[in-house]
Amino acid sequence: MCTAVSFKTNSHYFGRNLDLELSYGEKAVIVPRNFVFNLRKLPALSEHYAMIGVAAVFADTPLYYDAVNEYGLGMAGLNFEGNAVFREFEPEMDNVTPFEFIPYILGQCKTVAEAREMLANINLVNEAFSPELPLSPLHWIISDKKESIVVEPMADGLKVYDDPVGVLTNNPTFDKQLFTLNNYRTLSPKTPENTFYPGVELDTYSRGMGTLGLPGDLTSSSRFVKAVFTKAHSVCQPDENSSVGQYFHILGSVEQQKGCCDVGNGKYEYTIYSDCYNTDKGIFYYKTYENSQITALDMHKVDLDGHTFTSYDLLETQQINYAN
Ligand SMILES: C[C@H](CCC(=O)NCCS(=O)(=O)O)[C@H]1CC[C@H]2[C@@H]3[C@H](O)C[C@@H]4C[C@H](O)CC[C@]4(C)[C@H]3C[C@H](O)[C@]12C
Repeated sequence: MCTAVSFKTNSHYFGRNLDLELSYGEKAVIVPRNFVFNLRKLPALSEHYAMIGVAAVFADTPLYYDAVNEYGLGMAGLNFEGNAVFREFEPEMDNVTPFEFIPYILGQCKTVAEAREMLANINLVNEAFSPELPLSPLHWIISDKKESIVVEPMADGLKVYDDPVGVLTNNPTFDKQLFTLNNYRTLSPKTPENTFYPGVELDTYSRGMGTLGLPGDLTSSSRFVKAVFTKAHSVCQPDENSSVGQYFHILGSVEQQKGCCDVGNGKYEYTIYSDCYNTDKGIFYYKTYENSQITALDMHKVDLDGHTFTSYDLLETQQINYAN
């Protein structure tokens, strides 16, 4: 399970929890403008926008999970098992493999509006990176400071939804996720009036009674509702430290602790990393399951006109500040 969130204070923030039971050795990777992305079905992308994000690197190729480009466009891939369909090659269309999709969009689009135009001619083609790395059943959220969309590869083509809440998790399809929110329209951060039985004394024995019924389980539809509610009512100072801190608290509302989601063979799905991009500044912040300290990387500190990418291991050792 995974959760991605777009969030605004003085800056725009974008990121996700990556929930899984295994790691592909993912790293933080900065790709400069002149790194050549060789595409399987289209001419190579040899000049493009620079990007920073989390990727597994195989055969000298960054395979991005989530990233942001130098113009503040963000994109993340989340599991969409049982729904995602990648199609046969279509000669009339721009055939992009799923593992090329993030750099293809972020390399060429500055905004969601531009991405939407490009999507109109994209066919996500059913070609895997390698036999060892088969096709991943994903759907994607694409966000800028103005809006978010969700892209779902279905049997009858790519569906593009407006995402008015700026959140994505996993199944079911995005239209159903949005519909589920109807069931929670009475929830509130405020203590509710007794409309259940006016005149009968019903005690407000606890704070937070307006949130009674807000799901707390780990299913993707419950995480969707919880993350949307938490984001919608989030209050924080607009400066960078408060915003980044608050962003991680929003993701924290749906994080997965090891042990709670048994996927068999002694393995548990858990939040491997949480990240938060300041998309205006090109700064990538992250925490890992093992290391609660926030680490930051600024894409503008490397030569963005270079030809080779720079990768950084995610820091996974706990950093404890002993105060005495
Ligand atoms: C599984 C990851 C998404 C996490 C997620 O949504 N979990 C929810 C699981 S569930 O619904 O609750 O079952 C996705 C996100 C990005 C994916 C990776 C990226 O697409 C990059 C390559 C692509 C290759 O085709 C496969 C390996 C891979 C390295 C992918 C492995 C895996 O599918 C990743 C890591």
